[in-house]
Amino acid sequence: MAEQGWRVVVGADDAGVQYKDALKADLEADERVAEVVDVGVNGDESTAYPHVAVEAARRVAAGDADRALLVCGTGLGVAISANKVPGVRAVTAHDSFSVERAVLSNDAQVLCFGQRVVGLELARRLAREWLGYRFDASSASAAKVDAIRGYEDEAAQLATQRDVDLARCD
Ligand SMILES: O=C(CO)[C@H](O)COP(=O)(O)O
Repeated sequence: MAEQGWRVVVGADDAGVQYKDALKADLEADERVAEVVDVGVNGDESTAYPHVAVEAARRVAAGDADRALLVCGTGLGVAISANKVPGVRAVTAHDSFSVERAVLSNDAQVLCFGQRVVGLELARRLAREWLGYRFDASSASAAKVDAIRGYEDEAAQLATQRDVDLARCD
């Protein structure tokens, strides 16, 4: 968390917009939150969930936000999409223990909810709890998160090598 409080991005598709708006209002009223940025959708807009999720995740990866809270119908599509952004760890969690471990075990910066899966009051409670957790880089979980980063680096290196090999073939 930044000294001044969490900087949080919120986003949703049309199946999650009501929850996103309610959670955004909660975040804006929370003294632990310094900034809330809404990447949509708003009103009757209908942008497919991958675009919203990747936009939010890129802001986290770039360091423009600490965390993102994303909502779609199930919470699954936004998580899958956000996880395509290097450096981002996104999870779908609809229970208190998973929300806690998403931060303390996995150092996940992105939490995803399904508006068609979880009740609004539970989602609001889970989002409040989420703000109370901070990953401990000196914990035993840190080496495991580093292992995730290692596989991500390996995949990036393989992709670079493949591009080099393809360029040689041209
Ligand atoms: O839940 C969703 C994706 O995981 C999304 O809100 C709806 O997707 P659809 O079932 O493909 O319309």
